[in-house]
Amino acid sequence: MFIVIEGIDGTGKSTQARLLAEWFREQGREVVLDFEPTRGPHGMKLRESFTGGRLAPEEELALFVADREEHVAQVIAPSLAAGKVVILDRYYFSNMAYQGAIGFDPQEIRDRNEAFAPVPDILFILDLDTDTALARIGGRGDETNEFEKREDLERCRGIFLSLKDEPFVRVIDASKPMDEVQEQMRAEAS
Ligand SMILES: Nc1ncnc2c1ncn2[C@@H]1O[C@H](COP(=O)(O)OP(=O)(O)OP(=O)(O)O)[C@@H](O)[C@H]1O
Ligand SMILES: Cc1cn([C@H]2C[C@H](O)[C@@H](COP(=O)(O)O)O2)c(=O)[nH]c1=O
Repeated sequence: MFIVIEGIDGTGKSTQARLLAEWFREQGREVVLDFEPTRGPHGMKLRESFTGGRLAPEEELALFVADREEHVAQVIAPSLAAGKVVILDRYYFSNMAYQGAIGFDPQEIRDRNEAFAPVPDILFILDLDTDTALARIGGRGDETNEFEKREDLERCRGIFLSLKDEPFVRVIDASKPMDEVQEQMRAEAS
């Protein structure tokens, strides 16, 4: 089973991904819990740009796609082929949202990624208003970074929600308490 969790920064993706992985493991399933950008060479160059200043848009997009090509080849595809549950904290839908928010065509980004990246069985979109999301980032003790500008996050949220009618998409109200969000996700993944 291939599950992806998406949403703007601060919506609770990492929190819910960990809880969902725990639930599958309690059922005896082998789980690969991972995230994008990865900690590979392309992903690390991107992570440096979060605080060091964003790369040129074309280079940024190319690096996210290159990072994902390696991720699919080295982790995602082999894990799915081995019958494991793969849970991702971000995938190519973040590519559509965040690079779409700075001017690229989200559909073109989707087509470019789906040429090599498998579509998930379930895409959970954790939806939350931007102000609350930014407050949670602050509450976590983090400074906001180059990718967390309010206006960009508003556009990201809109692009995520533009996927709401896809058959594999489940939009989750991330303003609810953590346990209620997780309960809804477990019900959808059952
Ligand atoms: N449902 C919730 N209600 C209130 N606080 C929450 C909820 N879910 C997560 N949080 C808190 O909000 C903060 C952000 O959560 P988390 O790091 O899981 O979000 P994220 O979507 O992974 O963020 P990022 O994309 O920036 O990594 C954390 O302090 C977390 O404890
Ligand atoms: C996969 C992917 C991610 N991003 C952005 C979105 C976030 O601001 C950061 C990742 O931060 P996190 O706290 O580790 O979740 O990267 C992007 O712009 N494009 C993508 O394809």
